[in-house]
Amino acid sequence: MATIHFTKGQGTGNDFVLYSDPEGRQPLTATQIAEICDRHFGVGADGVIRAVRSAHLPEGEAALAEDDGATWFMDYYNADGSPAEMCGNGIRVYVRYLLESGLAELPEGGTIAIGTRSGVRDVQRSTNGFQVDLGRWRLDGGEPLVRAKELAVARPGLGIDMGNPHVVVAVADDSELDAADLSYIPHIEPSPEHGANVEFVVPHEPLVVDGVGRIRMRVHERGSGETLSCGTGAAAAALAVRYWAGDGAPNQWRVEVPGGTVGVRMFATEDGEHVGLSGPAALVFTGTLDLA
Ligand SMILES: N[C@@H](CCC[C@H](N)C(=O)O)C(=O)O
Repeated sequence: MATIHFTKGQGTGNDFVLYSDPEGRQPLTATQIAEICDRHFGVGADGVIRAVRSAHLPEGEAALAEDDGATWFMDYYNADGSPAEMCGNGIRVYVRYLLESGLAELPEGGTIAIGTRSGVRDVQRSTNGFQVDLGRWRLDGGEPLVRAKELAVARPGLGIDMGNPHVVVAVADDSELDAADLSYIPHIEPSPEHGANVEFVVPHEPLVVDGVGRIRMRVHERGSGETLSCGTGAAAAALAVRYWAGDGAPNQWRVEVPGGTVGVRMFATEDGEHVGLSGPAALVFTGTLDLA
């Protein structure tokens, strides 16, 4: 029977099972991933991250070819076993895992490039843990109508591509946000071809303090259900609220999620505007799994 040695990690309560498979010899099936992520019969997690060298994964070829060549690839899967392009909380936890396992080094002030299905992402240390350049973003998918159970009416969302798909929906106030039942997949009309992560947001009152925008968010993640946090979702939510707020809205945001707080920053680069995400990343425990 094959075994894997795993580490459980979390970033603002978005939790992952990580394991190391440098040569790409121990991929898991979707069924195995779903069993591991099951909170009653398995370890319990929002997703599984396999640490594999880019050289040993077909998707890794592009990651190695980019300028800053990413040695390590974040092979990310949702709790239902489906692969995802990117995970903003997961990549911070992944870097913590690489460093603490001795698989990679990150000198103070340095940057580590990580391959993902949405391209190479650069990660640095930050005062609150790690910060990642999530790259370019774009409006995508228009303004579909979204309805979560318990929300009185369907509301217009805003489709945002962060490398993975998001639809952001503004709700009226904190009580409406608290009442939304996100144990059901929110209904989106028209339905996005590849599904979407759906973020429900409420702006704080006042929205901006000391130049920093502040919002509260809950999320239903594609392939994982409601989670305590979603990093790419927090970035999409901040981008949507800035878009709705119009001229003069800040480029720096503090996003409160059920599992804590993350920072989002929009900044100009030679190839267009990028979004940065910062937040904590912790390793919680290790264990061994016997795979049937
Ligand atoms: N929790 C992640 C996003 C994980 C992938 C997502 N569920 C998808 O299918 O796109 C984050 O922190 O960004």
